[in-house]
Amino acid sequence: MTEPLLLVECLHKSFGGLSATDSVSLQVSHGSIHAIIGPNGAGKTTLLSQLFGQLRPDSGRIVFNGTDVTHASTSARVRLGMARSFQITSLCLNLSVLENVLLASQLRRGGWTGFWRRATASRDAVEQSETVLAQIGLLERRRDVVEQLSHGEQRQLEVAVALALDPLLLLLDEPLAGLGPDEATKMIALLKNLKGSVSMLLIEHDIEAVFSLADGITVLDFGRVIASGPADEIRGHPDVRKAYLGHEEDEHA
Ligand SMILES: Nc1ncnc2c1ncn2[C@@H]1O[C@H](COP(=O)(O)OP(=O)(O)OP(=O)(O)O)[C@@H](O)[C@H]1O
Repeated sequence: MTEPLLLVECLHKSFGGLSATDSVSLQVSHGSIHAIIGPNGAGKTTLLSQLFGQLRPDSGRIVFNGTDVTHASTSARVRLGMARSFQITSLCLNLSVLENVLLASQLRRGGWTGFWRRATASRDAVEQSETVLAQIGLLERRRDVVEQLSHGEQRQLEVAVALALDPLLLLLDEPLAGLGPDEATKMIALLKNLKGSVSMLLIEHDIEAVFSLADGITVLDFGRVIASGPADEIRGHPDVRKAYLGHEEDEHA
């Protein structure tokens, strides 16, 4: 059997007496989109932060692309091919669209040293950044200062910045949060477009978007996995229908 890109086993994290992540196990296969859903406070963000090395699990194991990263730093995980796009804007608003992507691209190429001297002059870095901007639909805006972009375009740029790290796995924290219907539709199309070139693990509250995007879904409640599997299976799961889709099981009997 092919090894999954991400393997999470029995991950546990408590805050005082509260189990925010309670024995969570899941797998993300190469080339797939996997979604984590669940009500507010279910432990989705806590899980993502442990996967990216920003929070240390109390116990359990995280294996990424064959390497045990349970105790690895965030920067080590980035070097191994993980990137995270944040729900809260983390862009340099007074730099151009291209400069924001170049910053990330430069990190991938060996750190910050000499960025201002070399990165803007490096043809490779500019070409790679422009390819990413084209993928994400922002090439036309590359010279604009970020604060001139709409909220939806800024969210697209956050994804582009994460992609500039050339990840194997992109962790997305509520990619549709705060987007209007048109912007959300655009973001869903962009993420679908990326499928195949990068694997994704996303947290998202918009259930219909999740079902249209995800191959696999893990449902959390009070830190525990209540269901996990292919999207079609999860859509039909009685607990999920009841809790998230507003259907009682017998309504459709
Ligand atoms: N640093 C912390 N200290 C104490 N408790 C925390 C901390 N971070 C999260 N929690 C608690 O852990 C639980 C899970 O929180 P988490 O933010 O992971 O949930 P979530 O599913 O991402 O929620 P939401 O959908 O509202 O973002 C919540 O009860 C939260 O209050």
